[in-house]
Amino acid sequence: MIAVEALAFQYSSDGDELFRDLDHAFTPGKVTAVTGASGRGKSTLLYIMGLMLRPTRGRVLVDGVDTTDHTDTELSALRARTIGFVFQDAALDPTRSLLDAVVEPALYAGRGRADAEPRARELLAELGVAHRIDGRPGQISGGQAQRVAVCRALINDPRVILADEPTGNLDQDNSREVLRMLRAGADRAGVVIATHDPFVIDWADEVLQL
Ligand SMILES: Nc1ncnc2c1ncn2[C@@H]1O[C@H](COP(=O)(O)OP(=O)(O)OP(=O)(O)O)[C@@H](O)[C@H]1O
Repeated sequence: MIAVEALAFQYSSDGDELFRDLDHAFTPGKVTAVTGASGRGKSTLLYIMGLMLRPTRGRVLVDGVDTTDHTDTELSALRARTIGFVFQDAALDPTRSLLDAVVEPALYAGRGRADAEPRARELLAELGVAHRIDGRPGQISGGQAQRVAVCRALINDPRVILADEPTGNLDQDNSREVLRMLRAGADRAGVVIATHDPFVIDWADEVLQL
């Protein structure tokens, strides 16, 4: 799982410093809600934990390994192997099929398409969108797209699942379904959700307030 130590981040040298010496060890098998007022850095923390941004100060440990001196290539490889990321508003590529969207992270992790496709079909079937598997994200609802984004994050059985406002624009039924899938993911992984949603904060096992 991921731990952050003495973490601080600035987007630019004259910008505000976010976090200021944040220390936190996230718990495997648990769902942690990261919350706090708008602009406090919830999304930024997820990007740092997802190894997409490097901290300005402090360090990120993945399963006890300090990532500070990793090259960008090493960070990408570690991310592909260990982390599933659900971007805000699903952020699916509108030009690619749903099946391709779910298979893609497996290819980044060095798996073959033939290896990943059966699991991708299984995940999509669970969602009830299997009949649209060759369709594009524009042909399904926003709620279904968000659930496809969760399938994408689960395809490699990651050790860590990071989800940025996954219930942000969803109605109650879709929110419940997304949370059910993330909770199932927490069987084997730690799940960290950046959120304002009081229902999610209440439902999480742990809360980190920024
Ligand atoms: N790419 C960027 N360049 C410069 N500043 C940025 C960038 N992305 C975010 N910021 C700023 O960094 C701060 C933290 O942003 P972030 O999106 O992480 O906050 P948040 O807590 O997730 O907010 P929200 O709840 O509104 O989504 C904000 O002040 C934001 O304007």
